[in-house]
Amino acid sequence: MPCSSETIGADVNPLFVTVTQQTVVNGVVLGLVYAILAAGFVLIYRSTGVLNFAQGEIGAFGVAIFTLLAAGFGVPYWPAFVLAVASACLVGLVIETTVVRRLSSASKLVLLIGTIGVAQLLVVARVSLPERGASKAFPMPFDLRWQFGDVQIVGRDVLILIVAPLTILALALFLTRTRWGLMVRASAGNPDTARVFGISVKRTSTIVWMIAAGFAAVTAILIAPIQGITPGSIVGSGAAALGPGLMVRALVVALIARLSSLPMTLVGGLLVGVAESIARASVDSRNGAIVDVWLLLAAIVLVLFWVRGRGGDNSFALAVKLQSVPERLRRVWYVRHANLFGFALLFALLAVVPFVFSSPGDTVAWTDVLVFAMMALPLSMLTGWAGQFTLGQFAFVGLGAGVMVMTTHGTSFPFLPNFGLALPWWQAAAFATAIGGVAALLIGVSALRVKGLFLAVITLAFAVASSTWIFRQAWFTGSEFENKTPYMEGPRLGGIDLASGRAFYFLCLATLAVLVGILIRIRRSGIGRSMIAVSDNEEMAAAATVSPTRMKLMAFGIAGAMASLAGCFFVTLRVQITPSSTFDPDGSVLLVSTAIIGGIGSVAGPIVGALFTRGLPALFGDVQEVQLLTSGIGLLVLLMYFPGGLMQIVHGIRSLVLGAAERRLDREDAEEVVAAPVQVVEHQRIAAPAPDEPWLAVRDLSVRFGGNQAVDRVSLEVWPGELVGLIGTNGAGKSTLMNAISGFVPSTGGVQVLGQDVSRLAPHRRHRVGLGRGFQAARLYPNLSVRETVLVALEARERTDLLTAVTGLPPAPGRERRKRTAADDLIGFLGLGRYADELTCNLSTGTRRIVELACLLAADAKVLMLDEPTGGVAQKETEAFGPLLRRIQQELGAAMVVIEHDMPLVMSISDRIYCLEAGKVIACGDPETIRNTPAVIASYLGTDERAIQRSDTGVTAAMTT
Ligand SMILES: Nc1ncnc2c1ncn2[C@@H]1O[C@H](COP(=O)(O)OP(=O)(O)OP(=O)(O)O)[C@@H](O)[C@H]1O
Repeated sequence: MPCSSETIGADVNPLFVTVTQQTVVNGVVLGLVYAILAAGFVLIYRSTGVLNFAQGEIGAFGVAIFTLLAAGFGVPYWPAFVLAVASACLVGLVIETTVVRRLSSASKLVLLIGTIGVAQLLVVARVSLPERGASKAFPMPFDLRWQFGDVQIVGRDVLILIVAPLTILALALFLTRTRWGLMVRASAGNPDTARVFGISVKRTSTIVWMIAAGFAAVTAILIAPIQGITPGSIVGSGAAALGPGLMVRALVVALIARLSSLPMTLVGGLLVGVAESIARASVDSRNGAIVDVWLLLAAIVLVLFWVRGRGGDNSFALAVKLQSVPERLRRVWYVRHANLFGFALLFALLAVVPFVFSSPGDTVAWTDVLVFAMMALPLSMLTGWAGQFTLGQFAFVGLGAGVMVMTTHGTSFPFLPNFGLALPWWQAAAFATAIGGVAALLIGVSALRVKGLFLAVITLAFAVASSTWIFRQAWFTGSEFENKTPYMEGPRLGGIDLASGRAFYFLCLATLAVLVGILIRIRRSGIGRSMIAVSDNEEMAAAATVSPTRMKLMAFGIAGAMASLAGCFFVTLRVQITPSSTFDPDGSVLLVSTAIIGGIGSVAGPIVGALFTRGLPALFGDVQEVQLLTSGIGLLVLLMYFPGGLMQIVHGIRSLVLGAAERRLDREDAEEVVAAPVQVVEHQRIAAPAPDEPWLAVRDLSVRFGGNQAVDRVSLEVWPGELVGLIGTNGAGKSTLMNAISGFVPSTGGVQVLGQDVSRLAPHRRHRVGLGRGFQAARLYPNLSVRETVLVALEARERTDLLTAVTGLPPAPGRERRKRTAADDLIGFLGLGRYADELTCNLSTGTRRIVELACLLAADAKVLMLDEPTGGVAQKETEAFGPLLRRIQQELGAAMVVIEHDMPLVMSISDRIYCLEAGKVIACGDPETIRNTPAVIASYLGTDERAIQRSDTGVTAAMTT
């Protein structure tokens, strides 16, 4: 815990909030500590977008140097302070130049795990420092004890009250008033633009790491006396310097500051510090850890209502960018069955393990490897596919374990009726799995608003609250007075005892195989594709009628359920556990590291990771070389060479195999041309309403961004079969209008699609009614192939459901077959055959635009909205787009709205045109009318004489063809 009850004047009062002056002063001191810690996180986050897990250890290293100098060598306080801070800055410099730079192009998640490796390296450095002055007290510059009425302030408080605000002020001044500070802010805000202006982003990153490291040392030296650290405990001791509890508090403060504002870290720190101090003084001291539960709730509330929509970059997603096996290569038998062979080999090896290593100790150790693999496995789906980063996975394991023990022993749970039933192992495991899934769903709700780092804060807060409070409750340990759970009985099947060594090993192996099978099925189905789509491009997925909410919650629920199931095996293997210490937050970090070492995002990855981190010690014993390899240092080196994890090696072999298969197929055969189908939209998903009403009707739609009225009371109509152009100068509000119609930005006014009012519907629901949407950047889903991208759009026609996708029961196989045929038809229709198995991130903009059109056809919408469909396309190709758009409109029998800057194109294809200026419609009519409207000429065409001429020639050309 960050503070002892002694720090806070604990007037115990279980019923009322206790606010004494001493409580407030203690809260302020505590709050300042949180604020400076949070400022360190904010600084690194702003410059590198990563949560620096090494922050605490850098600080601890600084404290160790400080105590060595001040207590060991008798250096006076302030010179020792300066030298310690300088040595921490040096550490920051080394970390930045050796680790951060090297991993800068890798995912932020890899960098985050890299900082964990650095932290462990620093522990080694710290414990190897000489133990001089170990028996002395922690050095202080002055020793005082002031009494103001009831309030007592001691030296360490005064030090914090003075130094902490000064440090934050100095940092704020540095960032706002100095040239270096400006450069740091510029490169943090937009590295590419900063580079254009000649700012060296690398150098500024080095400066930030050095400052943050110095900051960590200042913080740690200030808070060390509060934490009760002595020279003897910091040097030569490997104990964690910045516990997860303190980290969560600093992160909640960082949330209040929205991870950007330094003055707000000060305000946030004081808020959290004083609130915690008052809360602790007001509850029974034995129940003080409930503050961690309140922190979790505070973090959830902050994320839902304060930082919502921010931190939305997807840099924490870590899907393996692996090209899918080309469909035609599947004709080669060894390509078709490559995955099966791989897993068969892996499980065959695991099956012989208990016969090769047959001692009871070995069997337990290898069973542990399997259980560990089960725990890490779902992270490939949750983080790798769905892009949801979690630091709370181990808490769900703990939850499953606890529920398992309690249900097998018949203990009652809060809020549930007590049937006094002691369930058999199997039923209890099913119950625990369900509870884990439900709890994960609840935590996952906060994932609906945020991604990346903010989500990490919530899940870490959950992990801390679980280990400090939830796992200590009587309904978890069996009794108010016990920390340990009662003995756990193993499972029996029929008359067979499965609890014994080898039988239990095989039970775990079979369960792991089932979980692997489930994940493979999910990945190959519309569910897995949709998860990746939502993670890659949430708006486009919603436009493809996929519900981002459903996908995220599903990923959380499945991962939580699997973790809890693994918890049942964990506790059965251990027989008895102390949940609060066993399921600590560090375990979750270890699970993420394990999945990353193996290769997060591939199903086999976490198993390979578990074999590395747990299997190597089981194989070679806990010898020093293995310890080094599986520690943070080994992890760091491994990540530097294989940022995609150990599976990168397997993927390399896979490429060789695919290459061999490619050569084997005869060339003629390979370039076989598939005849394009005449019609690709066979059935009409949406029944068209009467032709005498507009299919899209927008009434008085307005969108405001702060003080900017981007769209101002716009009304427009699009009739059946009509193609309407939307033009206007840059920033006129065209894309915002389209986004408001799609439901991606909040707006006022009404939107009707096919006669139905959709103004209050979520984006994916609007698109289900019959809207289709193309986007300006045509980014698509970088981690999906062209075929998979079209398959996601085909979800609009037939939605995949989880149960049949996982079990493979009808109608799933037929549905998947139909979709694959439809996808192939669409790909052939648009001439995309060559790219079908290519990842969309490898395609040219023009080809991506065609893929987008394929998706529109797949979604089978009735009202199509395209935002600059020719943007980024070469002029020569642009000319082909007009007829193509018309063809697609006819194919779908749709109404169409097209934003276009290419005047000849828009004039030639549009039946009517709306012209926007400053968010308002300034003209509406057929192309001829628009071309002759003075307001349009002044606003748009009038800006460039050549544009007018091109527009004329374009229209003339269009009319003559
Ligand atoms: N998310 C946002 N937050 C704040 N302001 C925004 C946002 N999106 C757009 N704007 C502002 O709204 C106005 C309209 O922008 P919009 O992108 O809709 O114009 P546009 O007509 O599509 O321009 P372009 O042709 O360049 O794409 C601009 O002033 C823009 O800066």
